[in-house]
Amino acid sequence: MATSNGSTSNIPTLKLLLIGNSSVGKSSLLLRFTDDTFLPQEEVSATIGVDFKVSMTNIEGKTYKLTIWDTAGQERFRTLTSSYYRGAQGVILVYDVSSRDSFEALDNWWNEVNTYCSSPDVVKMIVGNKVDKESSRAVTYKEGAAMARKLQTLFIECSAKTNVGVKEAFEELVTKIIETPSLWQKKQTPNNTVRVNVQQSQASGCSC
Ligand SMILES: Nc1nc2c(ncn2[C@@H]2O[C@H](COP(=O)(O)OP(=O)(O)OP(=O)(O)O)[C@@H](O)[C@H]2O)c(=O)[nH]1
Repeated sequence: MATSNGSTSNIPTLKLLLIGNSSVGKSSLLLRFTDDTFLPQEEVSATIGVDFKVSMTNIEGKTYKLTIWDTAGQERFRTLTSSYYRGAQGVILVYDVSSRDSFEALDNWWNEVNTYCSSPDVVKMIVGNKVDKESSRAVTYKEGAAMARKLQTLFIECSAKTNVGVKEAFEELVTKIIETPSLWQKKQTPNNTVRVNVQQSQASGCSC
C-alpha cells in the first residue's frame, strides 16, 4: 500500500480520534493501548483541549504508525474542535456502560463527527468502556450493538482497567481503515486554495 505521500518505503501513518463524554475513559483507553498501563483514580486528571500519543502497530505483518488524539470530554476544555477532526481516518466514540447519560450523549457526538468530518468514509467505532463494572451496568450489550447498527459503525465493549477488548478495538478500527481505499486516495486540486488543504490532508493521508 502506498503511504500518504505516495512512497511505499515509509511507514503508513493513520490518525485516530477519541471522543465522548468526560470520564468515560478515553485517556485510560489510550494509555492502556499505548503503554499497557492503567492509572489509579487519584492520578487521573481531565484532559484539557487535546492530547495525543504515537504508537506503532502491526496488522497482518505490516507496520502502521498511529497518531491517536485524545480530546477533552468537558465542553469548557474543548477548543478548536474542527481541527481535531482534520485528517482523521478513524473516530472512536466512547461511552461508559455504567453511565446512561454517556450513552445517550452519543447522538450529540455523532452529530459533531458528521459536522466536522467531511468524508463519509471515515471509519467510526462505538466503544462501551468499563465492562468491569458489571454490577452497576446501565447500558446492555444489546443496546450498544443496536446503536452501532443504527449508525452503521463498528462496536465493541471493553475495559481499560482490566484490559479487556482494548487492543481488539484499535486493531479492528485500523483493519477497517486499511480496507477502505478512499481513505488513502489523493484528491484532485482545482485551485490554489484547495491545494493548501489537500497538502494538509496528505500529510496524514486522509481524504476527510
Ligand atoms: N472501573 C473502570 N474505571 C475506568 C475505566 N477506564 C477509566 N476509568 C476511570 O474513569 C475515570 C475517568 O477516566 P479518564 O480516562 O480520565 O476519562 P476521559 O474520558 O479521558 O475524561 P476527560 O479527559 O474528562 O474527557 C478515571 O477515574 C479512570 O480511572 C475502566 O475501564 N473501568
